[in-house]
Amino acid sequence: MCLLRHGESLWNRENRFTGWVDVPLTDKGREEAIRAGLLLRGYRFDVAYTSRLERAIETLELVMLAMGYRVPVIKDEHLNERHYGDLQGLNKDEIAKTYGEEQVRLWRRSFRARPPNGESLEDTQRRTVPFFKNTILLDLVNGKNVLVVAHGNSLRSIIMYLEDVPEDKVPQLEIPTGQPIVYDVYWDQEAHMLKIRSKSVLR
Ligand SMILES: O=C(O)[C@H](O)COP(=O)(O)O
Repeated sequence: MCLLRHGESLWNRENRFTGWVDVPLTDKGREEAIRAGLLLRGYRFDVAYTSRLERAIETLELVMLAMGYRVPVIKDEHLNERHYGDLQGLNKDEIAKTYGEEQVRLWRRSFRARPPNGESLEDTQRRTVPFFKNTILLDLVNGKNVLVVAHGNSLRSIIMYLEDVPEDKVPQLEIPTGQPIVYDVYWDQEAHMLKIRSKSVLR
């Protein structure tokens, strides 16, 4: 299984909160996506999941182009980025000047802080993990190799579940754009859970 955050988007470059706003990739983001696909050439995927947002969908398209083959694609809004509510569109440094660095850090990196009218990471996880369990996990259990292209916070919430990351360690969990995170996983019949044999970040 591979988890991949989309390439740089326009608002990543402009340092603006993005969330559910559907902004495109930059040229650098497209290059990152192609590079990720080239790094993944030695793997064979059976199915790919992505969000309903253009930056993830385009990243996946470029990855498949660079890998040299297509797989069936499932797009689902459960994998969308965390909804950043009233912060969406605003510059992250400007917001820090208004609300203070600490408040912005909590909104961005804590598990429970909820940006005004938006989702906390916990809220995001309440939609991503059940989706993961109902779809992706079933594919994995059935022996399929799965590629998931999504977003910084939707992937953080899934990785937290997968790797059993405790709440106080979540702020340190950073997911860079365009770097495939490859897991060798297996289903532990006795423990009735997905286990990780190895993890590597392709750069
Ligand atoms: O929605 C966003 O702004 C980005 O995808 C992630 O932002 P963050 O690093 O501020 O959580």
